[in-house]
Amino acid sequence: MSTAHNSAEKGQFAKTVLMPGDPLRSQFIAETFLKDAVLVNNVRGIHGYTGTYEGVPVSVMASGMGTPSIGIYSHELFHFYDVDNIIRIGSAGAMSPDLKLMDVVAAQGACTNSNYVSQFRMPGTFAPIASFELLEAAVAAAREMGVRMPVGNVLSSDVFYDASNSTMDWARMGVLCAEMEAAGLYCNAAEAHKRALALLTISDSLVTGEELSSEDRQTGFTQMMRIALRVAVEMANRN
Ligand SMILES: O=P(O)(O)O[C@H]1O[C@H](CO)[C@@H](O)[C@H]1O
Ligand SMILES: O=c1cc[nH]c(=O)[nH]1
Repeated sequence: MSTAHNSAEKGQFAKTVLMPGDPLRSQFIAETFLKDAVLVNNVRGIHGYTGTYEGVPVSVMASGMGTPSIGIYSHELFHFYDVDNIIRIGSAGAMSPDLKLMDVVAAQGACTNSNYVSQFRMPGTFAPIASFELLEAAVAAAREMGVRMPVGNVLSSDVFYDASNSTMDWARMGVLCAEMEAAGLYCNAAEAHKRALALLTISDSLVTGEELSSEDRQTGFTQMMRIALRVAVEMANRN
């Protein structure tokens, strides 16, 4: 069984999939953290691997950039590959002056300017939120590791280059940072009755203009990766 976007057979993905936007971040995680990692999908160079971490099966596959892209991959993983948990491990631009480069944020909720949500035909505004189980496990893991991890609302924007220059408006409502996929992922998880969480590392600041290099974004986010891996182990141990 394969799809137009995924050449893996059913059963080749673990119950928990870590999902960075960047395929090279996916490869880095597989090579750095997973034992016996096998490439199970590389359609469009998206780099999906399954291996083990602390003896537990874990997969990692990239989402590409933006809601339409994570919408495809997460839909297929939830509906066609029996995946239960997707943990996005992404980068984000800080909108809060309290966030510094390399800080890790957990996206409890994801505001969006995307029209993706409209396909679900709710008679009002759907609030895309993280799975409480995954969020609670991530908070516990971060505490154990001594990592400060603010938890709150983020913005999933359809635009990286914002001609309306309005991204920072969301900061007035306490939105912590901007990225491009969490809301779409949370909607897909809700529709599939599965679990999702987005962990984000601050790669740049819309407040100060500072930014990390593309190399740092590929390989420098190890604290966030370790938190996500601990959540994967915790979820496997609960089953
Ligand atoms: O680093 P990733 O996971 O790709 O996440 C962020 O980086 C990309 C933009 O540079 C968007 O995908 C955004 O959400
Ligand atoms: O979507 C994103 C990702 C990183 N930094 C931003 O400013 N926006």
